[in-house]
Amino acid sequence: MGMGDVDPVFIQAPEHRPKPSVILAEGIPLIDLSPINYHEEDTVSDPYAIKGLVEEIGRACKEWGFFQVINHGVPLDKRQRIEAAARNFFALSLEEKKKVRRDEINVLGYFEAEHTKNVRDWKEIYDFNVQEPTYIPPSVEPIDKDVIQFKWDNRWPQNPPEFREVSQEYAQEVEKLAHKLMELIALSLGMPAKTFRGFFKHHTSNIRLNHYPPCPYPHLALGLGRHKDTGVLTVLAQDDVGGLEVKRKSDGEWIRVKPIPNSYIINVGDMIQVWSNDAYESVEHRVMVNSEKERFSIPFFLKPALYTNVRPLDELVNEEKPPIYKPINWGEFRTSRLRSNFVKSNVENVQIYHFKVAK
Ligand SMILES: O=C(O)CCC(=O)C(=O)O
Ligand SMILES: [Fe+2]
Repeated sequence: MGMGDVDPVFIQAPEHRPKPSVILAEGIPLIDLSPINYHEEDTVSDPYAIKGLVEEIGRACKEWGFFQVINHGVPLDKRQRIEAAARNFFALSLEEKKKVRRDEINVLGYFEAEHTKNVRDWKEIYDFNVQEPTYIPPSVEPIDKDVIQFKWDNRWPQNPPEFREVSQEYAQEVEKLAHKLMELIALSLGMPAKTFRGFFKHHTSNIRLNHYPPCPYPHLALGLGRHKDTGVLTVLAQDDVGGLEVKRKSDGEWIRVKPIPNSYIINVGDMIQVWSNDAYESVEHRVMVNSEKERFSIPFFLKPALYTNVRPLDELVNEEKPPIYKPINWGEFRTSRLRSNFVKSNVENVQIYHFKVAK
């Protein structure tokens, strides 16, 4: 196949192709986290400022499911180091990268053939888990024997040599930010700040390095097809190229997320939707590619322990608002989603609405 020839595996159905005109207008909310990232010498932060912040977060989660944060407390040099390592790793030969390629048993490492909703994405990725070793088993009960028992061992590449260290150092910092955000989210739902903390003792959070090379037919393919994040919360670093689009809840339009230097894009995942009994919804998003510039992004996906049964929180349900979802075992949910990521298949992968309580 010659350069520029259209490979049908990447082609989106017409209704899912990117539109030539991009709506930049009113973007996702921009939130300043200074009130919680006060300096060490201040003994208490201003409770009034926190109250305003909590309200802002609640509104953003409800209206958009997405927001950007600045003054977030993640040191810029740590971010720059992992960004450089990602760039150097993806610049290696395919042969070299395939030495750490994921397979159907160990799902971590490099992968260049990811499908989203059965269409191939124009990207290559590298995944690692933040907690090592990752706590297994997924359930205290014996689970479905057909379910493949995945291994969760990080596959660190030899090159670039600093890759492992910078990745792990960065992970520590974004993880802290993710927990601070979960406290603000808990407060915004009217619950104690530490409400969610217990679900993450043996967490299965991971970081993904995304590389979207230039694409000769950006009007037909997507870097990443429309999807919702399955985990709890995503903390995403994007570079200055742009391409992420969020489906606006008010009218279903795709809205481009403007790159802001040293900011993070935060979005609610499926598990917050379940815990909050649909108060906060996990929103669809996708990535456009372009024919000139490559793009890099680094999401951190906060995920609970595999044995967690996620169900609407007691504080958020009552007689008028009964639980919308049956309990979802995170280990089983995750496992069945992972399996579907490998292959083009004709069945839809598991979604949280499959767990809805019949009306
Ligand atoms: O590259 C991006 O901006 C978004 C990536 C994303 O949505 C994902 O990896 O789930
Ligand atoms: Fe995503």
